[in-house]
Amino acid sequence: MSQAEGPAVEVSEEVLEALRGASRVVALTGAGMSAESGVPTFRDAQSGLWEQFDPSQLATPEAWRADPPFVWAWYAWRVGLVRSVQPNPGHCALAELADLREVAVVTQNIDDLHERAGSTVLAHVHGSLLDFRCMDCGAPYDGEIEVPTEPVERLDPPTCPECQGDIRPGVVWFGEELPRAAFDDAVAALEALGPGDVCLVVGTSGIVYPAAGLPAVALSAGATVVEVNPQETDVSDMCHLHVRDTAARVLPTLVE
Ligand SMILES: CC(C)NC(=O)[C@H](Cc1c[nH]c2ccccc12)NC(=O)[C@H](CCCC/N=C(/NCCC(=O)O)S[C@H]1O[C@H](COP(=O)(O)OP(=O)(O)OC[C@H]2O[C@@H](n3cnc4c(N)ncnc43)[C@H](O)[C@@H]2O)[C@@H](O)[C@H]1O)NC(=O)OCc1ccccc1
Repeated sequence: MSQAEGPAVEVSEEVLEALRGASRVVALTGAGMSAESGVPTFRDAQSGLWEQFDPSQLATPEAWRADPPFVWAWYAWRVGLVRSVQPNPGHCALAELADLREVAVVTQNIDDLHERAGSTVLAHVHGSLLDFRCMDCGAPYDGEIEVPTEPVERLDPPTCPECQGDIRPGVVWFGEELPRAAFDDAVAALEALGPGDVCLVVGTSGIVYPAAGLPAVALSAGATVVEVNPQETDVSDMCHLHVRDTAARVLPTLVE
């Protein structure tokens, strides 16, 4: 695995030892995991999406009902952005780690970069940007979608061939319930961890619930919880060990 750009990556012997001894690893990933691929996070100063866009106007069922073309345009732009980027060395490292240990990836991310890096994702707890369904009858939609290269104000969502309803992105909006099966699978994988196993908490601010409660499940299961994040977060105190550096720089050093 290529050496990361910039200053040497400092990963403590404790963290390396914890990974070496682990038979099972659950990786909980957030927007920071895809940041070095060029997918903006939500809350990072300046570059975060919620710095530029108002989540209540874009990521809620109410926003959709009020103005579907306005919301669809934003998600179609994000589809274009995700299609234009590549997995980073962090995504690739997690895929490689799965050849050495039992690794389950649980992600809040709606992109497909883990899968494109070769990982089998156990749960997309906030849905997927590349899954579409009818807002009215719920029928899955796999037709072509128009993808703007630049953010556009409005774009008509496709029409459902079954009921002529509007097609919506398969993501979980604020105020919407998480996909039950995915969330249950995530909790079950964390509860199955034990002493000697590891939960990696990578690139999440730990602000959005119920996903932000997942590290606590690993903690009470007795696993070693390791945070990989350049910043302190709302879940840092649920983690035993912290690596204050980026996903693409740190995760490759854990593959041994
Ligand atoms: C804002 C927050 C307070 N609000 C919530 O949590 C709400 C309300 C709520 C529920 N329970 C609560 C309890 C307390 C308080 C509030 C609530 N939760 C909900 O609404 C959830 C739904 C939440 C899901 C919303 N959808 C998203 N995304 C999809 C859409 C879209 O993407 O457009 S959430 C969105 O933000 C989430 C969190 O963001 P992060 O991934 O953590 O990213 P962030 O930018 O915040 O942080 C990035 C981090 O990475 C670090 N970083 C940066 N670069 C790097 C790098 N290179 N390497 C490593 N790390 C890096 C940074 O330092 C930073 O720490 C992501 O998951 C992302 O998916 N639904 C629900 O509760 O439904 C109920 C219900 C129950 C039954 C029946 C009906 C209803």
